[in-house]
Amino acid sequence: MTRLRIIVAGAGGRMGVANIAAIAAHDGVELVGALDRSGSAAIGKDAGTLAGLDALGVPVSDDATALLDQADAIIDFTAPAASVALARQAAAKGLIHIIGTTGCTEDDDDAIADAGAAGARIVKSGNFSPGMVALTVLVEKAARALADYDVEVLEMHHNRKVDAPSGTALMLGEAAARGRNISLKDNSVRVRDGHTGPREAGTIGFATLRGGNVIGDHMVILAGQSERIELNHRAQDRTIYANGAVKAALWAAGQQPGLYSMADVLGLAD
Ligand SMILES: NC(=O)C1=CN([C@@H]2O[C@H](COP(=O)(O)OP(=O)(O)OC[C@H]3O[C@@H](n4cnc5c(N)ncnc54)[C@H](OP(=O)(O)O)[C@@H]3O)[C@@H](O)[C@H]2O)C=CC1
Ligand SMILES: O=C(O)C1=N[C@H](C(=O)O)C[C@H](O)C1
Repeated sequence: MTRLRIIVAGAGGRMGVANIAAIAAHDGVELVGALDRSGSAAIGKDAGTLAGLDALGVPVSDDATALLDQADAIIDFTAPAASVALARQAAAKGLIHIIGTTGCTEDDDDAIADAGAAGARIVKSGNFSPGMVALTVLVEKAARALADYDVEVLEMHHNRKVDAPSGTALMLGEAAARGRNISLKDNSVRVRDGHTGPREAGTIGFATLRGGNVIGDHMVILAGQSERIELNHRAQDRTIYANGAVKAALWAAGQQPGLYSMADVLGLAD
């Protein structure tokens, strides 16, 4: 059977090494290239060694154009500008592009959708853990059933994380907003400080904590009169995201060009 040829972008990063290890551990896929930013300390190192495995004979490079010609798919957990640039290259070459990068602006997301329309098969998700995607389904249902409860989304991550709220917190907020038939953009409260006045009914609040090496904790609270429901997810290992990304790449191989979510991959989309 032909194996899906995958390039890992951001190979020297926390998720990069997890993605390299997940590809090495899966049947049906092979690592054919590893990319990182020009000037990164990872350039020239063997991808397997970086991931704590035996050497794979795949040196980390900063030359995306040369590597993409030998690949079917890119697994990309990097930074918004890098993901937009790679999406455009994936569209030009008809590649699968799995995007885990968070912190994208609306313009970034529009550019990524355009790349899907122009020939890339993109799966983008703020969280590739199947457990988290299942949680978004529960949050949507709970927000619909408890229509007058206050919804708050709380997240905690390690002290190296650069974007807030997390991509996952925003996914959970979107799920609650879908349950209420409202737009998250028009109803979210991302920051509270000073004399805020009472909580405005119907809004979806966010709280962000950062510290230590926390991989990713998320809680959605639905607070009513005399009771509070707390829906929790705690990531214990980045393998959950990396395995999800490999699963998404294999799934995308059977799809038409376009922009898909992890809910599509798992058959949980509406
Ligand atoms: N969707 C999901 O399931 C998950 C998403 N994430 C997201 O993935 C992203 C990466 O997270 P994490 O691995 O912790 O971060 P890291 O900072 O550890 O890794 C990011 C990597 O991308 C590299 N990079 C930056 N710019 C470029 C570029 N232009 N071209 C190629 N590589 C580049 C960085 O290089 P350098 O260090 O040299 O700058 C680094 O190696 C974040 O947006 C995070 O929120 C994380 C976990 C799960
Ligand atoms: O940066 C991280 O680490 C993570 N980022 C994603 C996010 O922003 O939600 C996913 C996960 O929570 C870890």
